[in-house]
Amino acid sequence: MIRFENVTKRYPDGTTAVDDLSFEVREGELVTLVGPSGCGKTTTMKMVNRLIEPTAGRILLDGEDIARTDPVRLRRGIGYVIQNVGLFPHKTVLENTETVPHLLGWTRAKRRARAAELLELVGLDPSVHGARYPEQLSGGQRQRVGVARALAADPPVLLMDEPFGAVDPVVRERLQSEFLRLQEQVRKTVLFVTHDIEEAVRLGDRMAVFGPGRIEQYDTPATVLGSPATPYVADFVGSDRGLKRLSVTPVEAADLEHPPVVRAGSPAAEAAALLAKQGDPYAVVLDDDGGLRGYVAAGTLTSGTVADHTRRLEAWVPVGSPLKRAFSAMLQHDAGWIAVVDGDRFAGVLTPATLHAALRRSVNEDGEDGDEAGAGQPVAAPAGAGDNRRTEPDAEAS
Ligand SMILES: Nc1ncnc2c1ncn2[C@@H]1O[C@H](COP(=O)(O)OP(=O)(O)OP(=O)(O)O)[C@@H](O)[C@H]1O
Repeated sequence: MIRFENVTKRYPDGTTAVDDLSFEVREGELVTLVGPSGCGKTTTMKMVNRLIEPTAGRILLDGEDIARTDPVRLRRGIGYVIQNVGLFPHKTVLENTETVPHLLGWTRAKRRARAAELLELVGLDPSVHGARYPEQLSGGQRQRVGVARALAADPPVLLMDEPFGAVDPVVRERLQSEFLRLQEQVRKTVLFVTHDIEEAVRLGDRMAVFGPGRIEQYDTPATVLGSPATPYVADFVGSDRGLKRLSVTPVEAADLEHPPVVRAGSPAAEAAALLAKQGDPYAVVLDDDGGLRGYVAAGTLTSGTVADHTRRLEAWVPVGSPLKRAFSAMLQHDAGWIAVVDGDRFAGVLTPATLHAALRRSVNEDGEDGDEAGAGQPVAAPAGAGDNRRTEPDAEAS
């Protein structure tokens, strides 16, 4: 979709900002350009919408050399979001969002409808925020308007230059989550510049790690974190990349443990006998239709049915969620294990020990020694890590 072929940019003062760069971004892919300040990320991005012209090489968009495309026409097919957004201060939120449809000559009714639709898509209520001016919005809301405006004419390509750089970390994380959700719906081809490695890992389908004027590594976040191609990349991604990997390694069925499972309607005594026989401290309780109901602890199953003693689960995660989500749910609920579901079905449980094993597996799959990748260090409290099925899932259980 976007293809850089031996692109070099030398500024008139002799600075080589980008040196013989070649890489390709596939359609519908979100690629993050990450690296320290001054290494050429913004220059690379601005050459795509011809705000900067390369000194040598060419850039193809859908197979066409952009040097042969009229810049104005080119830019109409490319949404552009920058830090601090650059909203027009004298225009309302709706008017700002309509900017490109307006340039394209859409009727007022059509542009209004589109702007309102987009504001909703980015989580703003057009009837509340639409008539406001940018200064009457929070920083996070302004960034959302920036994204809505960039998407207004439904361009196939989005360029985003540190779009969430100016907001505090909490808002930033929320904007990232919202943007990921949005991208699932709109599937744009996105080039996203950031100097924040966490952001690059979280958002990117692939990430291009920049050194001065060139790409040091271009691969999926999991591979970059697990197998940094050069000492420069290893240094840049940092020594805690084993932990960062948690965000990009999914929970898989093979990672799960399988504690005893009992039905809610079964006699409590039957479940107690099962737990005693197997020496397990708890069992997962399912409805008659297989849905996850909760858990029962051994020793509490005195009379009646399993349902009478079932405790609610505070949290569970779907198969395929990042390990980080499972880990933070464990920490949040002070739990020794977390249930994993596959659709409506209970799939098994993840414990700190299996989580660690999953992390190690993902590092090894990249053909790298687990210890060097940082995954050999404990990722969860080692206490009880080898014996987690003996740990209660939350404080309430003890
Ligand atoms: N107009 C210009 N004239 C001369 N040199 C420039 C110009 N614009 C950028 N540069 C230089 O080109 C190099 C790359 O700059 P660029 O803005 O692309 O880096 P970046 O990786 O996006 O940095 P940052 O993260 O700080 O935005 C830097 O050394 C910068 O000083």
